[in-house]
Parts: sequence; C-alpha cells; structure tokens
Amino acid sequence: MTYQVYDTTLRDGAQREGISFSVVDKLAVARLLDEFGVGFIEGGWPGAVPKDTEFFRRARTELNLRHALLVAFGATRKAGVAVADDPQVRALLDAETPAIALVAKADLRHVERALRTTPAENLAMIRDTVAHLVAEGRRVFVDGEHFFDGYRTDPAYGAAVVETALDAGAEVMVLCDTNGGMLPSQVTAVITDLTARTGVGPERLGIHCQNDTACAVANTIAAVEAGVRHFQGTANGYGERPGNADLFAVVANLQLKLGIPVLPEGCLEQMVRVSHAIAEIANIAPDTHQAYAGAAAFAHKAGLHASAIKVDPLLYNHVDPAVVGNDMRILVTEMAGRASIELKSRELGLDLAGRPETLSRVTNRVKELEAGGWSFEAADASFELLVRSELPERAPAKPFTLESYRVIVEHREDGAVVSEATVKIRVRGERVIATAEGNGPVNALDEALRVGLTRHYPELRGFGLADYKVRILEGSQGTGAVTRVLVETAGAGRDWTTVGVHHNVVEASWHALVDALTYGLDRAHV
Ligand SMILES: CC(=O)SCCNC(=O)CCNC(=O)[C@H](O)C(C)(C)COP(=O)(O)OP(=O)(O)OC[C@H]1O[C@@H](n2cnc3c(N)ncnc32)[C@H](O)[C@@H]1OP(=O)(O)O
Ligand SMILES: CC(=O)C(=O)O
Repeated sequence: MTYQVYDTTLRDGAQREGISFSVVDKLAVARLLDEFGVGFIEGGWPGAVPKDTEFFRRARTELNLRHALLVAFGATRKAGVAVADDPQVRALLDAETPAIALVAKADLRHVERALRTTPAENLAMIRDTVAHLVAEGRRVFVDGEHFFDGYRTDPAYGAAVVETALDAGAEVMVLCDTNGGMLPSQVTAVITDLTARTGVGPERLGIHCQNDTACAVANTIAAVEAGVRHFQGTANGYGERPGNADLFAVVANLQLKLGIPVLPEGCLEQMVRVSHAIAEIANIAPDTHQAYAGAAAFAHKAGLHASAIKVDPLLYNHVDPAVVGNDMRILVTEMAGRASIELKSRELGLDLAGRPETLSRVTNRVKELEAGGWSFEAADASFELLVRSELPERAPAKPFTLESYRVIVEHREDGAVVSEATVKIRVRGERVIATAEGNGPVNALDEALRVGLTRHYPELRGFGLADYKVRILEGSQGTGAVTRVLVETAGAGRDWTTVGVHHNVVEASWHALVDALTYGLDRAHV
C-alpha cells in the first residue's frame, strides 16, 4: 500500500470557529485539494448537516476529480438499533461515495459516559456498521475517537476496537488524538505497543491529530515514522479548537525531509497557491507566518542572514522556497546590513553591487530613518525612491515642487464634518493653486493635488488611494509621539506602498502621498 494523503478540511476544518462553507465553497475547496494531489477528500457528514448532504449530491455531477476520492463521514450505528434501520447509516450510503469514514468510540470512558452503553455493544456497533458498509461495496476507514487517551488507560480495549474494525473489513483503523493532548514520543509509544500486542501491521493504521499541544504536525510525522501509511490533516491546519495537523506542512516534511513521495509529481509546488485560495474561500486571512506556505516563511530581516544569503540562499533557508511555490523576500529595516540593502535593491531592479559608498549611505539612512519611526518593511516604493535618490542616473523625476499646502476641517451646524485642502505648487514651470474637498483631511489633500496635477499628468487618473493605515508610535529618548502613515496606491494592475512619518498626522500623510504620486508617475513613464 502506498501512502494515503487524507484531507478533512471540509469536515474537521469546517468545525473551526468562524468557518462556514457554503456548498459552492465546498465544491471549490474540493477542486483545489484535488489539484494539490491529495488522495482522499472527506466532504462532510451527510444526513447530519444539510449542506453536506447537498454537497455530495452536487459533487456527483459537478466534481471531476483527477487525484482524489470523495469520502462521506458519519458515526457507527446507534446503540440498540439494527444497522439496516439506522437512518444516519443509510444517509452515508445515499451519499454514493466510494469510501466512508466512521467515527467510533475507542475509549472506554466515552463508551460508558458519553455513549452510555456497554463495551461489548460498542464493539458490536463498530462490527455491524463496518460489515454493512463493506457489503454495500464501500471502502471503510474507522476513526477511533480518543484512541490515544483510551489506550493509555486501557490498552486491551483499544486493541479490541482495532481488531474488531479490521476483522469486520475496515481498510484502515485511524488512531485519533481527539483532544490533541499527545506528544510525539507518546504517539510512537502507543503505536509500537499496539502493533506488538495485536500483530496488526502499522500499514493498516492511520493517524488523525488535533493541535492542542501545537504538536499535531510532529505527532503525524512520528506516526508515519512508526510505519503508519494513512495520515489525515487539513488545509492550513483548520479544525476544531486550535485546529488539526496542517496537511501542507505534513506533506512537505514527508517529501522534503524524509524523502517519501506522497503527492503526484508536480503537485507540491501548488502549495502556496492552494493554501491561499482556500484561505480566501474560508474568509480567513492567510497566516503570514505559516510554515512553508506563509508569505513570511522565507522572509529575512536580519542583516547577517542577508549577507550569507548573498553568497547562497540555502545558507539561511531550510529548503528552496520554489519547491512549495513560495518566494524568498529580503526585508529592509533597522536590522538591515549592506547585504540586505543590496539584495532588496536587486529585487527592485537596482544594482548596487560594486558601489560600496552608495550602499553604506543607503544603509545608514535607513537605520536613521527607522530610528525616527519610519518603516520600510512594508513600503517598498518609498524604499525604492530612497535608493534611487542616491543614484544620480536613476533619480526619480520630481513631478512638482511645493510652495505650501493648507487643510481645514469644518464642523457645520448640522453636524456634517467637511475637509478642504488648498495646495500651491510649481508644475513644469507653472504656478498652480488648487482646492478640493474630501471626506477627511488626507482625502482632501490627495484630491487637491490631483486637481493641480492632472492637466500636466493625465496618467494620474489611472491610479488612486487603495488603503490608508495610521499608527501612533510612542515617543522615546525625550521626543514626543510620532505618527506613521502607510498609503497603498493601486493602478495599472499593480499596487505600491509608501510611508510617511511626522508628529503631525497630516504632514506624515503628505509625505506618503507625495511618494505615492512620484512613484506612480515615474512607473507610468518607464
Ligand atoms: C471528534 C469529532 O469531531 S467527530 C465529528 C463531530 N461532528 C459533529 O458533531 C458535527 C455534526 N453533528 C451533528 O449534526 C449532530 O451532532 C448529529 C446529527 C450527528 C447528532 O445530533 P443529535 O441526534 O441531536 O444528537 P447529539 O448531537 O445531541 O448527540 C450525539 C448522539 O450520537 C451518539 N454518538 C456519539 N458518538 C457516536 C458514535 N461514534 N457512534 C454512534 N453514536 C454516537 C451520542 O451518544 C448521542 O446519542 P443520543 O442522542 O442517543 O444521546
Ligand atoms: C474524528 C475526529 O475528528 C477526531 O477524533 O478528532
């Protein structure tokens, strides 16, 4: 048996607080998971959740999966009910999937206190349900709920659950760390003991780990190292409470660290795209710092890192980011050294190699400005303008010079608050005075500048303010508090961010706005 990559984003992932997939969302997520190359997609619980019943109905005609098989999830029959009479078991068959996953109690305390039945009846529920579904032609996986907790208090009963499920025809018995409390050494110890006690080979076992100790990925890897061939997880680790094992990290670790090819050729590099697309559908901001898939997974801030990366990127990256579809990024901040500045500039198309004095000047300016509250980490456009101001042959053209600006905020009798700005500027030798209103002082300033500049630069109409962020920074070393403004501008299919800092919020915004217009106009003429 090869490895079974089993995704439960649409079932366990959907149990995460804040996620509510529509049927259309579920179909879209299933297509993405299939593109990522997983072998099984657990689509939900038909008969329990109406959207899941509908998902399986539509999946029959609307999904054309290349790699994955759909799995319907449900529970063993009810205690004291004949399996053929259990409507929940009937709904599993009606989902018409090739495989079914059954959640079964595997911990005596749950049998007695949650199911309120006898140990023997629980085993009969497992046996009857598995045999019934297998007789109906389904592949059956049994999820042993609370398996590890149960086994550690009563290994004989845990072993009986495994033997009952497999003897009844289950393809794989999945050991679940339902409360997510295990550590990797404990997972290994239970699997080693179980296989020795029962003679069941680890290749008949599966693993499903919740992330309550932040060990779900490590626990899953430990189980695979102990011989388990079926492993479950979810996209981005979504799941009940802190979540499930992040399937992306599990798969990447197995392929890249242990050399076990678990995905079809060419699929691993789809990871970042699939991860972010599923996050969008789940309406959860992608986790920037997620291992492998996060935007910062290969982002380097420290100057020492950059100086080694300049020699060889692998000196400070554990793998080549491209193998999972990610990119390396160099961040320019107060922690930058000359190597960081050189690499970042190269990323922006500016070659500073062989210009040690320029590099030192830019590095020192960045450090001084950052000490005063500037932040270039998220403001590539302002950083590029700063570097270019040190390069006579690439210095950006100034679209105008400022004589003065004035902004007023008027609170009217009727409660309306209106801002008005006037700018006096020189554009291509002409003195221009322009006034505009706005819903706030920054909006009014932006509008007034545009009124004054558009006759000379009609391309300004092609871009506009997309986002505006303000942060008040604590004063230090005897200075007052300062305001940092980040302005995001969008146009012509791209966006760029600029920064401004001052103790006055309008002046900080002015700096960021002027950089935004200068950069945008410069780009329009490249
Ligand atoms: C560990 C996991 O995450 S497993 C996945 C859990 N997912 C979900 O619970 C989401 C979907 N669940 C649901 O929609 C509902 O809980 C349903 C439809 C399944 C059941 O709803 P209800 O019939 O109202 O029952 P309720 O949720 O209150 O209790 C669960 C019942 O299932 C029984 N049960 C629990 N586990 C099992 C099992 N493995 N096998 C058989 N019966 C079980 C409980 O004993 C309880 O029975 P009771 O109603 O006779 O007391
Ligand atoms: C089945 C499952 O989701 C669990 O036991 O955690």
